[in-house]
Amino acid sequence: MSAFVGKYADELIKTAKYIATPGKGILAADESTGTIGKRLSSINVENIESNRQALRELLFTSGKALPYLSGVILFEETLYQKASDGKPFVEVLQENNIIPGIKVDKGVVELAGTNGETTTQGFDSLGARCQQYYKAGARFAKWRAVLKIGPTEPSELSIQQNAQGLARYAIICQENGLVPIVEPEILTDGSHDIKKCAAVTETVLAAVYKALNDQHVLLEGTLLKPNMVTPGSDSPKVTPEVIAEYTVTALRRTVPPAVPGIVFLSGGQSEEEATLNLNAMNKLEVLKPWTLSFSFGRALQKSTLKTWAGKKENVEKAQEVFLVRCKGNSEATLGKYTGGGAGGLASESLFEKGYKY
Ligand SMILES: O=P(O)(O)OC[C@H]1O[C@](O)(COP(=O)(O)O)[C@@H](O)[C@@H]1O
Repeated sequence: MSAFVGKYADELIKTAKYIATPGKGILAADESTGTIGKRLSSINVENIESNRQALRELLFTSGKALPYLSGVILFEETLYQKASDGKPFVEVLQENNIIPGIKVDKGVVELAGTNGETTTQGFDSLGARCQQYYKAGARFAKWRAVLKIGPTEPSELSIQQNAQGLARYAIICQENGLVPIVEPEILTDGSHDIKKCAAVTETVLAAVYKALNDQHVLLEGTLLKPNMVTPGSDSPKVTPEVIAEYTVTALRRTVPPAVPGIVFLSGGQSEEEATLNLNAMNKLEVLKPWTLSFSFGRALQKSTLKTWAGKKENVEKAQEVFLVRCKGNSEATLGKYTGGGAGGLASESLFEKGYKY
């Protein structure tokens, strides 16, 4: 048997296909409590539940921005939260044809004997948690594996452990009705050139798809969330066209056409950079058997967060800023983004060296 065909197979395929609809993408609003704390402290807002709820409400009730989204990834706390009118966030999203998703990993721990490489935790009662999340309305999940580029990194151990982990997570999700987003993030830290990033990305993705096949994962019911192929953060920048060329080449060499969509992470790029890079990829005239879209966290929220600054009176203005990013990224999925909607805020780099999520 190659792919596992459980009772959810048709639904998984339909869900993944819908999320990958051209013109739409994913808002990654699944920051764990620690990560959202860092985002909130950047605007001097305390990391308490009411403030986390207020930020998420601002995003999920951004009326005009919502048609550009097909999915939103939530943290467990948010999955069970309500808008201030009492309506569960899950319903708010569903009413706008947005599929709720859920982060199911529990962060990373160091792999002993490596130079700071990591593996992702979260297998304890994962199947049972997926069942509960499905009941609560989630239809897809996310698990983030993190790899880094160094003189001897990523090590074979890290590549194998993370590929196996992603594959095991993916099949558990599928057995319980959730479309797994497979996220092997290769960090941009380092002084390597774009060719090195391309080579590592290809090696990692090849290992991930071998592991997914070994675990009988139904690729049609999955999505990939990769890094874009870029030079290291300490190397000179290159144009979006060059990034597009290298990224699409790496993906064409490793990601089977059965995968309906590839939704990039933004990984510390500025909002404008991330949108321009996505746009350049969609403009490339080569065969792309999957849709190329976004699953941005920071690159969708940064200028919105700054504009909001934790104040009720800024909510409307912040939602307008969010609309600009969502619309721009939607256009980028069609290769039709002309740029410029960014203003000053959206061009600020979001990269932090050695950033710990
Ligand atoms: O450390 P955490 O809380 O898991 O968060 C990692 C974040 O990285 C992402 O996977 C990608 O986000 P970016 O687009 O900001 O790189 C988000 O989905 C998630 O919120």
